[in-house]
Amino acid sequence: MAVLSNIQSLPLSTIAFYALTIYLTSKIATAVQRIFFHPLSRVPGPTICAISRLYEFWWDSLYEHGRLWSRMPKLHEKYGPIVRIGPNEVHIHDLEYFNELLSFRPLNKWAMTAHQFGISEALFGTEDYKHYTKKRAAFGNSFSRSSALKCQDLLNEHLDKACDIIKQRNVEGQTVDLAYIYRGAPADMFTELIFGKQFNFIDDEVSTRGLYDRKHEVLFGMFHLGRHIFFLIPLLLDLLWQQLKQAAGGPKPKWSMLGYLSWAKGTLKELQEELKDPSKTAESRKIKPVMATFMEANLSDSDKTIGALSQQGVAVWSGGWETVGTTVTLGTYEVLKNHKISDRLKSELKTAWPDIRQPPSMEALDASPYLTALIKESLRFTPPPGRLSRYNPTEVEHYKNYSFPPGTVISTSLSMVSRDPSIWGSDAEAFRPERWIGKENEDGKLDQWLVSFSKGTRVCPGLELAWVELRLLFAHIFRKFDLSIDEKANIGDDDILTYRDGFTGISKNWCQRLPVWAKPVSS
Ligand code: HEM
Repeated sequence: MAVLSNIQSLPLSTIAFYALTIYLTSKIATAVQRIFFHPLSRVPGPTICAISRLYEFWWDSLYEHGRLWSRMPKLHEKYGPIVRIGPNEVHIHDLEYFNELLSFRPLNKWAMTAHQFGISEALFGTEDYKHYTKKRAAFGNSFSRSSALKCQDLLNEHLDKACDIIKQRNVEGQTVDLAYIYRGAPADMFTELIFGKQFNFIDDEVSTRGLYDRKHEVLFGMFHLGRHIFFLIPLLLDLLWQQLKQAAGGPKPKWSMLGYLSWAKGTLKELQEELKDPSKTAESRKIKPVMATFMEANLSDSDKTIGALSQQGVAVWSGGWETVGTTVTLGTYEVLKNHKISDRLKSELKTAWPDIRQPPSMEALDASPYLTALIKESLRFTPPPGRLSRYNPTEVEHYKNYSFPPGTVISTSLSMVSRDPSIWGSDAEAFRPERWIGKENEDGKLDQWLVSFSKGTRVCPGLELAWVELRLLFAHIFRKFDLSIDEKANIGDDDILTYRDGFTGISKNWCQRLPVWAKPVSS
């Protein structure tokens, strides 16, 4: 009491001075502890990384958005295979250890990416290994190879509709942006697959583009800021920015991501009701909605609230089209830049799919080596660029002569493996589908390093579906049309290649664009 009354009698400026001194001293003490006495003290890296996460904040949010990933190779060049990139985080680029970290081990995920998107209830955001395994099992065999094959008809239907739009543009003497077609058709297919209803993205180009155009991030860098402060703050700033833009006369999409989220919530409520009355279920449906399978699984009530379910559904939905859209847009751009690739692909597709009035045969597409090589090379160029992070919650982890106490975050990058010259040779940066065929890939020695879907326990659950989508998207577009990039649109690498990390790759100009002239082939 006496101390308190003494403090109260001090002038405000003196109290502020003492408070600041105590604060700074504690910060300095923490910094000294982290640099000299922390279990990661011996790990090389920039000193600023040992003290704080300001380095990441600078490269991902302040200097330019989503660029830390491009610094990682430079840091490894300077410091070696292991670098301390945060007070409690190391990044390791070592192929042997890569396979050990991303194997079938009970490690937790450090789900920073999930927090930044505000989807910590979704599979993607579930940190704890046991909880994750249970949630993943709740999807049953929704994403198995046989289920993926069952989605063919659904995707062919949506792609036929997309092809009609392309034909119509040709009749009107207009170009069409394939980046939008490659998102719109899969997004429609996934809406039906996951929620059991149609949404018709493909009919509205402006609004569909709004889903993957990240230009609005320029000012507030929403996603990366969300890693450092409560994610809703950047989200709200972002909404404010969008409103201001629209008030200033910017385009007004008919719906937005938030609009879709609330639609998804409503649809899930209907689905929940429907499941209570089995006589109604799946009556008029071609395919059982994935979220119906998930709702029927044996999970805790907290995993089945409408909030948790809609995070779950929308996360899988966006995982299903955005990633694939990015990959196939990049692949198409590379094909259209190189006649040799384009001619070889088209001639192979003509053999695999002789009559375009009939749907393509997946067996024949599976057995098309050049198409497969093109997809692998496109995937190699489009892994999620940022780091994947794991931690062992209970045991010490070891790397060479380093030991990391439980809870230490250990990260690695698919993008570094995908361009490592020790695997891909001196032309690792060149887009060359031929590398996947013949001697260079003897005994699948390159296949083992196709890691765009990650590996091990948390390997992308949509891998099989992604392959079906990629084959069909390339097949429909290259078999049915003669294409050339619209020269007037000045499309370049900055519109297509991964430059920023937004979990999926984002181009330097924020939104992938690929306007083409598309002339339908007669047979
Ligand atoms: C080109 C296509 C795709 C690529 C490159 C890709 C890549 C990835 C990667 C790297 C991860 C993170 C895995 C990890 O943390 O280790 C992931 C997770 C995930 N992907 Fe995909 N993916 C693709 C397509 C799909 C599709 C079609 C679906 C739809 C079913 C999907 C659904 C998911 C889900 C739900 C997760 C979260 C799983 C988790 O956190 O463990 N992805 N994906």
